[in-house]
This record gives sequence, structure tokens and C-alpha cells, in this order.
Amino acid sequence: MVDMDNIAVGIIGMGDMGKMYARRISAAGWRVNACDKPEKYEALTQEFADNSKIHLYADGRLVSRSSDVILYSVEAEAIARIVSLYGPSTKQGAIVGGQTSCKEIEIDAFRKHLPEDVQIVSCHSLHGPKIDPKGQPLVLIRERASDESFALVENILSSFSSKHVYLTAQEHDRITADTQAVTHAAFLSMGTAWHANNQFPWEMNRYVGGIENVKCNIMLRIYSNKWHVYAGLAILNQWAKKQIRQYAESVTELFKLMLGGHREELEKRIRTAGEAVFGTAGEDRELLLRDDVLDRYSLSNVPKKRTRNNHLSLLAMVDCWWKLGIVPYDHMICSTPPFRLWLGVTEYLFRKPQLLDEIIDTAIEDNTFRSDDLEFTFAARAWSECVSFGDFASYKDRFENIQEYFEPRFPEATRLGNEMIRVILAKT
Ligand SMILES: NC(=O)C1=CN([C@@H]2O[C@H](COP(=O)(O)OP(=O)(O)OC[C@H]3O[C@@H](n4cnc5c(N)ncnc54)[C@H](OP(=O)(O)O)[C@@H]3O)[C@@H](O)[C@H]2O)C=CC1
Ligand SMILES: O=C(O)C(=O)Cc1ccc(O)cc1
Repeated sequence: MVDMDNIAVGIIGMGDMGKMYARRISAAGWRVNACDKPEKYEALTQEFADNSKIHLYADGRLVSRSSDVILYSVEAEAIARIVSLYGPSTKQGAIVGGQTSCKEIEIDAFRKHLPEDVQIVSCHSLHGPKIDPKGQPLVLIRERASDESFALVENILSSFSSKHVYLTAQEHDRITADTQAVTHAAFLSMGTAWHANNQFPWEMNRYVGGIENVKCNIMLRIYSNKWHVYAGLAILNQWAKKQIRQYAESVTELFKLMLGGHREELEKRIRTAGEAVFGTAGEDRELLLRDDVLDRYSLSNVPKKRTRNNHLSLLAMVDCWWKLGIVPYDHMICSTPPFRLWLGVTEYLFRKPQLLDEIIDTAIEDNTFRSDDLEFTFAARAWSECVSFGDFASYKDRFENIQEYFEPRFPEATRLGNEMIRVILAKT
């Protein structure tokens, strides 16, 4: 039996995720010792004044010295530097973990900077701070810990009612490259293309209908988050560059086939990719998404008459999975809401033969989306280059520039997106 009164959970980094962790863990009855940078101490003390279970400290050294289980919830890019500052002050025998999306560099930092008597159990909530964690995957990584210590961390994190998934750091990073990194690349590129063409897609007649709703809502959701969340995940994960590069190549090659009017080659490639990803694996499975669900979550006030689209972004996603040998269903236990929605719409498209025929016809015969697709292709390549160069500063500039453009629609998109995710989660 754990004596909850004598266990203190430390949280270093009181940003969006750190606050969510502090609130939920304290609500379950645990004492929380928390800090952010020293200059935020006063404001945080006021913000949490009414919560007697959350105790604010000026810095991570004080939290490390006084806590039994410590979670770093800071920018992935800065994890090594921050652990080097506070890690040596960790209480003897304590358990340390982190919340960054890139586990290999995080665990390396712990191994390098923590005293040997300190145990390591890390975690990763596979959802954003505004989502109800209940039922969402929560990855647990037992790097070095006794059974008792691991059970204590699980007990504390059970405050979220999430679904625990047990992985190594390497397995985690491999899966998140396949799922998150490449999904983000697609949505970042959509936003970049719409911005480049000076479009708010939901205001346009040609972006009406279920699949377009998902594209708009998730694109806005991603741009409403902080840039470093996506930059860290893409740039610091050893596999992500390759996956993102393949996505850009798939976009480019499919677009060239469309432009050149190479119907036979395009069709063969799309159908081969579809067979590899959805063929036997998906045949007897119920579709993740239905028309009524897709159509319900529109940001648009324009008339509901659907324009045929070749859905280059989705075709390229399936092509990319095929080229990389990824079976996306294998990653369902370790997936984020945007990934599940993205898989849902690609599946919807590939398992409706009439729709796929229409898409192939549109890709060859219809020029309506050509200029959008051109910008989308540039954007996919530019994000891939930015990630390949490991260029955090230019990632930030690109991201924040587009974020500013879409900002007015974030509250509504978050509301709709959360509702959409709730309904779809109930099915998956
Ligand atoms: N947001 C999301 O959807 C998810 C994020 N994650 C991961 O969780 C981690 C936290 O993300 P999130 O909360 O969104 O990001 P935030 O930027 O909101 O939070 C990070 C916080 O850590 C603070 N910080 C930086 N340096 C120090 C320091 N030396 N001591 C104490 N605090 C410090 C930051 O301050 P400042 O801003 O001044 O630098 C900021 O307040 C990231 O690694 C992210 O990748 C994981 C799952 C989902
Ligand atoms: O918007 C969402 O729900 C996300 O999927 C956000 C997210 C970003 C980074 C992570 O490491 C995990 C989740």
C-alpha cells in the first residue's frame, strides 16, 4: 500500500502539458511540487493559489531535491540542457521521467546527467493538453526501475484513466515517426499551401464536404499548438526525417503523373499502394468514419455542394506508407487523435471504389485544384528540407507565420475538432 501523503510528484515545466498533469495528478490526491522558469514563479503561485495540493517552487533544483517522482515537461530541444541543470540535484532513490515526444534523446539525457541511484521511468501522453486523457494512449517506458517503483509511477499516472502502452524508447520513437511525424508533415503542408494562395479553405466552394472538414479542422488544430512540439518530434527523432522525405517524394511523384496525364501509371501506383495498405488487412473491418460523421463538423457557411478533388495529400499518404512498408493499423494502440482521423479519411477514400475511381478521373482530367496542389507540393518539400537540415529557427519562423494567419479560427476549430475526435474515438 503506497502512502500517498508521503509521496511528492515533481513537475518541471508548467506549460500546457505540465499544468494538465499537475491538475489531474493533484486531483487524484497526490502532492505536486511544480516549477517553471524562475520568472514565472509569482504568476504560477497566483494561478494555483486555490489548489492546496500543488506547491510551486522557484526552480527545478528545488523540485528535484524535494520530490520522489519527477517529470520533466519541457521543450524536447532543451531537455538535455535542462536535465543537466537539475538532474544532479535529484533526491536520492527518486524516479525520474519526462513528457517529451522524443524518447531516445530524453533517456540519453537522463542516463548522462542523473545520479546512478536514481531510477528512470518515462511517459508520453499521445494527445494534446485540451483533450480528455481518458482512454487515450499513454506510453510508459521502464528504463531502469524496480517493480515497486514502476508500480508507483503507474499508480500516479492512473490519475488520467488513459490506456497504458508499454514500449522501449526506440520502439516509441519508431512508431511516432511512422504516425505523428508524417501526419504532421501533411497538415503543415496543407496550411502552408492555403496560406501561400491566401485562402481560408472553409470559405471556398471547392473545400466543402466530409473529407475537407477533417483536413481543415486538423490543420487548424496543429497550427494552434506550439511550434516546438512538432519541431522537436520531427527534427530530434532519428527516423522521422526519412518518413517525411518519403511523404514529400510521394507528393511530388504523384503530382507529376497527374500533370503529365499519365493515367495508367498513376492508377497502377495508387491501386498498388491501396492494396498494400488496405487490401486484406482492411477488408472485413468496419470503416472508421461514416459520411454523416464526416459531414457534421464543418467550419463552413458556404453551400454544401461537394467539388470533386483529387486528394493529392491523401493519395500521397498511402503511397508513402506503402513505400515505407508501414501498416498504419498496427500502430493504433499508440496513435494520436489526428493520426486516427487521418487514417480514417484515407481508409474512407480507398475503400469506396466509386470515390477512388472519381479521384483518379479528377486527377487526370480536372484542373480545378492544380494551383493548390502546386503549392502543396512545394510546401511538402520545404517542410521536409527544413526537418532534414535540423533547422529549428526556420521551422519556428515558417510555423508561426502561418499560425498567425489562421489564428482567428482556432477556438472554433478546437471545439469542433474535440467533438469530432470524441465521436470517432467512441468507435475506435
Ligand atoms: N502540447 C502537446 O500537444 C504535447 C506536448 N508534448 C511534449 O510535452 C512537452 C511540453 O509541451 P507543452 O506543455 O505543450 O509545451 P510548453 O511550451 O507549453 O511547456 C514547456 C514549459 O517548460 C518551460 N521551461 C523551459 N525551460 C525550463 C526550465 N529550465 N525550468 C522549468 N521550466 C522550463 C517553458 O518555458 P518557456 O516557454 O519560457 O520556454 C514552458 O513553460 C514537450 O516536450 C512536448 O513535445 C507531449 C504530448 C503532447
Ligand atoms: O492535437 C493532438 O491531439 C495531438 O496529437 C498533439 C500531440 C502533439 C505531440 C505529441 O507528442 C502528442 C500529441
